[in-house]
Amino acid sequence: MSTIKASVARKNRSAGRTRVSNPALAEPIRLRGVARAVEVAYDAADLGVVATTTRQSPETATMKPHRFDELFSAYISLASLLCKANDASALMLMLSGPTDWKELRESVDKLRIVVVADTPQELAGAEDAGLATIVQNMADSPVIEKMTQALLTGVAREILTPGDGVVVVYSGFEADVLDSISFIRLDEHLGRLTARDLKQLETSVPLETLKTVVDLAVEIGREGREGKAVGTLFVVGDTRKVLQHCQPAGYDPVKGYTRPERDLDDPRVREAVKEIAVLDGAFIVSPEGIVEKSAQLVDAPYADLTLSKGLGARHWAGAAISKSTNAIAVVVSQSSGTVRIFQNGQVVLRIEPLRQAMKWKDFEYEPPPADE
Ligand SMILES: Nc1ncnc2c1ncn2[C@@H]1O[C@H](COP(=O)(O)OP(=O)(O)OP(=O)(O)O)[C@@H](O)[C@H]1O
Repeated sequence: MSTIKASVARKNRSAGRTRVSNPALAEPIRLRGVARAVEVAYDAADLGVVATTTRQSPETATMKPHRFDELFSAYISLASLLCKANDASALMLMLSGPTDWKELRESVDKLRIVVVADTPQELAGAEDAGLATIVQNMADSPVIEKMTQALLTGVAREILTPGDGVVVVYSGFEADVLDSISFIRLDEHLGRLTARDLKQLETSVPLETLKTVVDLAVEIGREGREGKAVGTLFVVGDTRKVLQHCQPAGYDPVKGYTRPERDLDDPRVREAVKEIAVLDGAFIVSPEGIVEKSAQLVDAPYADLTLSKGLGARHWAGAAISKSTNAIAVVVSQSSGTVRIFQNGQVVLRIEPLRQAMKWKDFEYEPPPADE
């Protein structure tokens, strides 16, 4: 794999891998090669909650309603006990079909309940019963990826806050049967994702340098400077070649400083970078994390590049330099605070400004502007 541009689902997909959770752990234990998915079909009519027709649409054909029986109820009770014990504010259910939403709502006092499924049909009626819903079309993905994506979507849609503890009930062992419960601290989980996803970039830029720059970029996007939003561009790695595409945009504030005085490992240097970020131009960072130059105009060819709609000159410059060299470009958008990481001309990771919630995303592409 030369670049990472697909969703987490594609990267981590592993057929036949089944997982079972230990509620005491933040992340489920992974077991390889355990039981193949067993399909358990319930009679929807028994539930009294689903309107059935004799001819099912493709969406409803795969729907597996969850009977609100003793076992289901026991899992919900256990999960709400676990919420209480851990001060978790939300209970998330990964479902493969509808259940008795009203009964579910009434069986859990005060907790926020979030129900997650692959199609809107599977969650029909849930919102009317006061439940938050997340629909994600990830039927073929392993449950842990679905869960992670659901948590990220929950944060992005402000159903969950990054400081939340969340108890998740899901089918970890057998498909369509709720059999597993996990307790997840969102801030820890989302923080780990940054390191995990960066680790998967196949690049000559050391992970530590990349992580330092990305963390700094996220802080700049989130904090801005003196109440004002700040955008900037970091070009990391392949320094010699990158510098061939650079020219000063104006006065370079790092010029004349010693190497240790430009080392991003030093928190004082990172603070100085936040100040300089308000100026026009890019930071050129070596693989060792030294700021070689700042306030640089980056000029690389745009040919064969496509970018999401609405991204302007800074993002095009980042995309172009990452295509022409082996550098990674980290772009902070002034308008949104979003951090995009470019490799080989494409966005490989997007980090939203709300803490460290990040989202892999399929991007809408459009050709470069005609005058470039
Ligand atoms: N080639 C470049 N190299 C370095 N910096 C650039 C380059 N082009 C633009 N910039 C910087 O980006 C700033 C914003 O430009 P523009 O609004 O077109 O970018 P954008 O991609 O829409 O980013 P933002 O979301 O931050 O507005 C410019 O003021 C300039 O500082």
